[in-house]
Amino acid sequence: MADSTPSSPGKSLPVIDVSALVADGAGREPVAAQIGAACRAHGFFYVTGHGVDPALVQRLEDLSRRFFAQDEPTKMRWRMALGGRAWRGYFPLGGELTSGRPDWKEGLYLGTELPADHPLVRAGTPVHGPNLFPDIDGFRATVLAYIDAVTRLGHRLMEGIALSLGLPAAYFAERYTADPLILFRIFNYPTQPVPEGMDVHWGVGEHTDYGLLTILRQDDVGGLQVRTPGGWIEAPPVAQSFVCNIGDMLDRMTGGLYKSTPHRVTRNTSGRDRLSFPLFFDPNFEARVRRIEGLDSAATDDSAERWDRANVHAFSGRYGDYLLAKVSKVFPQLRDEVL
Ligand SMILES: O=C(O)CCC(=O)C(=O)O
Ligand SMILES: [Fe+2]
Repeated sequence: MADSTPSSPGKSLPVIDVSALVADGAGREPVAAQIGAACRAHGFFYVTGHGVDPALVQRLEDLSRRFFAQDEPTKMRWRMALGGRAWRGYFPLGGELTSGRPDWKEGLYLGTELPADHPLVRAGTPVHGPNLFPDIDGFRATVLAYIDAVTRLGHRLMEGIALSLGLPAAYFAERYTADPLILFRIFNYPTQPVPEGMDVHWGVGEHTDYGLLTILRQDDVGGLQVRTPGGWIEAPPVAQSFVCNIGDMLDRMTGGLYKSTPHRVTRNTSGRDRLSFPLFFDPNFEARVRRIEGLDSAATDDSAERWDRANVHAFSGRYGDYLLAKVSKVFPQLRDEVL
């Protein structure tokens, strides 16, 4: 297949030092300009100088390795079926589909921790609720501290994105993300081979993300690839960084000026398991997503080129409805139980 080999070894994604943006003072504009250029060119960029404590990230990685090292019956004690509408818990290898095919990964679905008596949870709002934390010492506190730290970074990055579009820094916070929907996943891409006869091609098949901004930590194994107009390129590990990419809602809001760029993860044959930690910084579940006025963009229907053949510009409604329509394709068995 012509498109399955990453080309253009000389091409790489930009690495942006966002410390001035995180400090929230002078010097934000040049950082915002770099983010804007990256969003227009690739929809993907790395951030350094992000202020997230490296010791926290290391702790999360160590605890995650301990979780996945357990046998499957043990991990299934936290299976997603037990998370109900909150959509939380463990899914085993091959348990998640992209474009109808199983991905070669296992993972833990997490998100903002809401108690069972929170009004949104009592009202049965999907993807809101308590997490299913494995009973490993420190796991819960570490995950919650990590979600908190990376969510704070998400707010700063969205301010940078707003400035890069010529909007007030608080544009997104005022309309969509004062109370963002935060979903967080921990994935393990095992190095073990796929059994004979299974229809598995990728760690994660080609897709775009659904919301505003994905902030991803990956370990040092590699395998993430990004589709550019010139072909697929690698997004290799960069020490102490996060990989950021734009989701469908920012594509929708900007009329395609900032594209939600397709990406995928190759099957892991490195000899070591690969861990990745995507945090999805998304509009509030109830937010109605609208086009930003005054941008120089055409909102062209690009559904023919998209992995899901969908026209994001035709979407109108609550972000939650967009998300649920997507998620139910990824976990068909849960859709039947939960929705
Ligand atoms: O594991 C990765 O590097 C990417 C995961 C991803 O694309 C996703 O969860 O949306
Ligand atoms: Fe993704």
